Amino acid sequence: MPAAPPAAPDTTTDVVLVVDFGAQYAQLIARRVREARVYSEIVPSTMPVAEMLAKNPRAIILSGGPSSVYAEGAPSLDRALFEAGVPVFGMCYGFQLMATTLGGTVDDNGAREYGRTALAVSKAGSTLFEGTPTEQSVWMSHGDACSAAPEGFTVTASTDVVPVAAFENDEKKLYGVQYHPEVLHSTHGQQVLEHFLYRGAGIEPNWTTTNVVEEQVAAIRAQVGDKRAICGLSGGVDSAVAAALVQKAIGSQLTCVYVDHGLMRKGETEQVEKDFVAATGAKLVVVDAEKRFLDALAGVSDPEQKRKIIGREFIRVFEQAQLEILQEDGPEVAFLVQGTLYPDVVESGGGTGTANIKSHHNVGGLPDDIEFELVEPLRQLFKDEVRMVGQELGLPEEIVQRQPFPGPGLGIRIVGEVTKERLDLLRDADAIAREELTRAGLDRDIWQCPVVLLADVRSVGVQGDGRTYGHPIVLRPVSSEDAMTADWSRLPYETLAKISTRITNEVADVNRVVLDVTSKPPGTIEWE
Ligand SMILES: Nc1ncnc2c1ncn2[C@@H]1O[C@H](COP(=O)(O)OP(=O)(O)OP(=O)(O)O)[C@@H](O)[C@H]1O
Ligand SMILES: O=c1[nH]c(=O)c2[nH+]cn([C@@H]3O[C@H](COP(=O)(O)O)[C@@H](O)[C@H]3O)c2[nH]1
Ligand SMILES: NC(=O)CC[C@H](N)C(=O)O
Ligand SMILES: [Mg+2]
Repeated sequence: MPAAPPAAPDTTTDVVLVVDFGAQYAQLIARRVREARVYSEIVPSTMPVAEMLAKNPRAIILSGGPSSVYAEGAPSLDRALFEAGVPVFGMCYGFQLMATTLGGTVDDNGAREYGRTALAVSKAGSTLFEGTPTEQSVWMSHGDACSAAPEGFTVTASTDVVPVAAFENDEKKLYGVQYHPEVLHSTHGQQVLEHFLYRGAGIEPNWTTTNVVEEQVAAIRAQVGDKRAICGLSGGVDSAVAAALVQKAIGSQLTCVYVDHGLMRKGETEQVEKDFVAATGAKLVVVDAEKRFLDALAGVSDPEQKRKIIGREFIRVFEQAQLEILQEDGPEVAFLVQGTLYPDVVESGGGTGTANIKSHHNVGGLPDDIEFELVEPLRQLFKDEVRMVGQELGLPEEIVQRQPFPGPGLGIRIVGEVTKERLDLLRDADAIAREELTRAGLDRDIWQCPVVLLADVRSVGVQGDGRTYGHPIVLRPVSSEDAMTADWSRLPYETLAKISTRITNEVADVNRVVLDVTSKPPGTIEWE
């Protein structure tokens, strides 16, 4: 039977729910709440209110969204949510929905605002705005506006075009703002959010990564019991942290499995064996699966097809490893631990109404017939939060600060068919780029630097007075906070020049090196 999609075990008491109405920023809201040291999780707006309340949330935040509250079929909420005594904070669409549900007025009255807007606070000492300036810069993105607050609410801020830009009802503990306090451009946004959490909802800010460790260890013990688990270990941060958490929870019931699928970079396998085992003492099985992956990928150029094949083959290799482990005495191996993070889930279309951008091998790329039950203790977190958990667990800096490398590896960095020959060529070019970036001391400045081979593109060059007709290599250095958005890194020209010269000199068949200067969006970090 296929395993049900895993829900993160709910062991927290002080959870704040972020109800997602298809917002651009739902994950950012959840993250800002955690930055305020309060645990938060995102739930879809289609979840019945009774189910939301059954999670015993200490507070609920309603996100923005693309719909108009008065449009037919627009997402709505049962009024019971506002009558349950749970503090609620609405932002943009969530604010408009609170207004209309409770008897206020929202319409398309031409009061559009997009981007930076001056907010005038009319009630300086209010729950939300205490200690913030009466004139502050906020980020708006709306076409509809609230012209009358519901009864019992005090209007606490306005703008030049919107008379009701914030309202508060301390008695019912209901609050709302038309703008987006969660984005950095709203200068006092974090303070306003914290005021809601601490003053409005009375929550103590005591959630830390120590809580994550304790809660996840308890949840993993409860989930796995006395059975055994394997963990896909890649040498990356996420799986190292996931493995360390599970190791802490169930000790020798865990075996780590590193899959050498032939799509890794130079020296990677040796490094995993050395670093990870040395740091944690975990049991590690290394599987050489190069032939299996390359055979399965032969003739395939379509990125999504590659991702699905790679996701499937990973699981087949884990199943084989399971059979081997079963030859030793002991209980069933029923669980597969993966270092899946929140962005992997969102990009695979696993958020609420979010589009499938690309199927991450460990989420959207999983085959339907997977029999393992998944253990994914990091599924709600962002990378920098995972790094903090890793530090908390005492993992060494070399692991915690490593740049990300995607599970499908160089397979999604060859635009065109993946062959052994092309992989070897790309491995050489990648090793040169990494060596020069490290030498220039740039590793901590960039998030990661994919090196991409345009295998189906050729261009004319001249080398040693002769004509060449070779392939271009693309350098894609980016800076990012959480991989959801990214900018291209402004690397020093000398470093770029050195990388370019060395790649064209040392890697046969490459006669051109180009730099990708696209942010995300519109590009993604990887090319496929
Ligand atoms: N070569 C591999 N062998 C075994 N498992 C792997 C391999 N590559 C990826 N995985 C599994 O897939 C998960 C997702 O991969 P991903 O690259 O996002 O995470 P990571 O490698 O752990 O960290 P990072 O994002 O820093 O590279 C990993 O956490 C791991 O469980
Ligand atoms: O384990 C992974 N499996 C995948 O299928 C995958 N696809 C992209 N990535 C990594 O995710 C981050 C965002 O990448 P994109 O901007 O290309 O979507 C970047 O850090 C990418 O390297 C993956 N990691
Ligand atoms: N960002 C939002 O939540 C926008 C809400 C609504 N769609 C509007 O345009 O007013
Ligand atoms: Mg990785």
